[in-house]
Amino acid sequence: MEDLPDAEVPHTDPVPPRFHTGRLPNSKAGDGKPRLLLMGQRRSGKSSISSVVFHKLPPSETLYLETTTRIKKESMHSFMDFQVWDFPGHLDYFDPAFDVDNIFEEIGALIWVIDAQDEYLEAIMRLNTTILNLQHSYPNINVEVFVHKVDGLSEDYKGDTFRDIIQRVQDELSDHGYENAPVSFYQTSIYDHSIFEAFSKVIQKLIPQLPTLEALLNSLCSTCHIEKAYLFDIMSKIYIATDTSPTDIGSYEICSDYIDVVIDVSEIYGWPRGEQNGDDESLTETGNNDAESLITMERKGNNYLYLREINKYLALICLMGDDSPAEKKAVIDYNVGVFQAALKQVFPRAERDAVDAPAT
Ligand SMILES: Nc1nc2c(ncn2[C@@H]2O[C@H](COP(=O)(O)OP(=O)(O)OP(=O)(O)O)[C@@H](O)[C@H]2O)c(=O)[nH]1
Repeated sequence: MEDLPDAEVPHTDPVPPRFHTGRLPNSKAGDGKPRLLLMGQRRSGKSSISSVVFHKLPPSETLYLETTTRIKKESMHSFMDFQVWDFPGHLDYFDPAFDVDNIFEEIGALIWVIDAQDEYLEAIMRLNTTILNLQHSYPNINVEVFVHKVDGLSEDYKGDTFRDIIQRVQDELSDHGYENAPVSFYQTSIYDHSIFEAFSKVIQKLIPQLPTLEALLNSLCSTCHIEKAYLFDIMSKIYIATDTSPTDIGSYEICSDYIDVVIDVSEIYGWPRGEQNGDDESLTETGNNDAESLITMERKGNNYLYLREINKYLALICLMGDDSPAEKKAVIDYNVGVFQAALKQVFPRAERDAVDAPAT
């Protein structure tokens, strides 16, 4: 992970004409990295979200985060490179002083954070204005609305607030004839797994290979009688794909907790990995050599878990149900090996990086 220079704002150049670039979110034009823009009112929780998900900051320490005064840009290096831009809450991005194209051109998703514990009408008004402005110039941008800080709300109030926010946004959009605008809503909190789940869904929309990944995971699950399989980005604990059987937050939580344990232990006793140790040659081995991959099996409650590192960015975690995977280990290992080889073709970059370039 690397800090990019903060933007000097506002920009005073004349505003160039606005148009949709027609590029895929992760197109290689410009700097080539899809952007996730974090926007919303002051104190809604934008910097906290970015710090907890991408920097492993303990949620309670977000209490001490200072208010963001400039656009904070960070570059994330993982199975795919992307940027996260954290915007100060008070800015009006459509003010002619801003270079709107520079902000929205390479965007993968706009994440709009609404503090559900606070008065949210103004936040919705700004969100609606933003969506309507975007619909003119960039109609394909995914707008992801995080109804955030829901941890402090009762179940009933949480549901009512969520529905109310969706209704208000949808009413405004249909009044302007944009019923089908790509806007999605999530209930999130940094104090549980919901923020990682929401981010997983946001990131998955930016992966053109997602249908292929799902098909590969489906096939792995049916061949090895796996209940549920997740492909995790190890460092952020975002899952980039899962098989198409129904997903419940419980199974995601088990897998995510398990990743934490395994990663903590392997960081103490295992090989160097990831961003902190990007130029270590042994990463090549880890990425390509089955014998060096980490494989664990564990019984958690009624479930056996199977974890295997796929490359330096990704780990496969499978919920095996109450059938011990030890009995079918050979079949699972073989099929996961096939899956790993297929993944190399889907994400050649992850493998190439492990060989060619140090992560920065
Ligand atoms: N209860 C609760 N508090 C949260 C959550 N996320 C963030 N907070 C708190 O909200 C406060 C504001 O968080 P920030 O991340 O600084 O908000 P911001 O949107 O970046 O604020 P600006 O930089 O001023 O735009 C902090 O005290 C966080 O601890 C959450 O999920 N639940």
